[in-house]
Amino acid sequence: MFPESSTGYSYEDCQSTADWLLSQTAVQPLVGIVCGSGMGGLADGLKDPVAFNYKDIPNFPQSTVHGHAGRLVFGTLKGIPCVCMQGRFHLYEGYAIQKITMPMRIFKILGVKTVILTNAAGGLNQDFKVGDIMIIKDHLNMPGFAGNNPLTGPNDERFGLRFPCMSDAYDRELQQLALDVGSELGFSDFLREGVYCVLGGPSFETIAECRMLNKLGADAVGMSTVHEVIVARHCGMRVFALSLITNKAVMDYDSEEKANHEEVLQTGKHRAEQLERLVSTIVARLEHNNNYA
Ligand SMILES: O=P(O)(O)O[C@@H]1C[C@H](O)[C@@H](CO)O1
Ligand code: HPA
Repeated sequence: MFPESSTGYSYEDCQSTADWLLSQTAVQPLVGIVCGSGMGGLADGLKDPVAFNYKDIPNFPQSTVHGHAGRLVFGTLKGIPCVCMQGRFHLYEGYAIQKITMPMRIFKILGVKTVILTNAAGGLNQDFKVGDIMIIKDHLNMPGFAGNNPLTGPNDERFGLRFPCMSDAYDRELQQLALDVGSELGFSDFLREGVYCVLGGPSFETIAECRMLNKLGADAVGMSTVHEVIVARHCGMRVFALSLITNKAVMDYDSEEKANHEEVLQTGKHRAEQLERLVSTIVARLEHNNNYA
């Protein structure tokens, strides 16, 4: 059941995209950041930015979702060279799973060591509130259960092993660093840890689905990140990921609440400043410990 070659990119395709980018900017990024829905402001914090519209980058897919600008921004965050995706790709946009994850391989070839991913997610854990930031400690890959995994197809050993381990997908030292930084910044009241579950979207979940996912151990549900994490880990980058709980998943038939994308973007705006401080302080600490970057 291997995909046709048109669904993915070869090592040489990724190399030529990375070479093109490196020929246009002097920044050699050590950290790659992916902005979730409504969190594109993370990229605005980069100093001396050099930005490329996705449409101008050879081989790059295009962003089609409101709240995902579709720009790749290079620059420095607290002195650390970074590259930031202001907009990511989702399965529901109709791209093959190998395409939506291709930027992780570009990051790797560019020299990125640590990837920081953010997303908007619905809170399943009843203790979570809208506006909480959840440090992802593990995931449930629902499309993966159905055979839709970004590593499906021939394996190129130049990227990584045929059967990569995922029990250490989310770097534990970076999770601890985030907790420490969050506490120093006074964010402990809204900083949580939990398991993120990815679904294909674009429809939001039914009540029965939310109840089921919560029983299975998921604390938050969304439509991204996990595929990128798998590809980033496959090629040996360290991964740290955060969910912003933008809405409470509806778990009760008496509830009047309805999940909607506008609420997701609104919550992103409310927490934007704290999210940016958390991420930039984590990045700054990577500098002080070469194990992190
Ligand atoms: O890119 P993320 O995962 O932050 O986007 C979430 C999932 C859907 O794309 C959208 C739903 O509002 O936000
Ligand atoms: N479900 C799925 N994806 C989401 C949600 C949600 O409730 N909120 C933000 N992204």
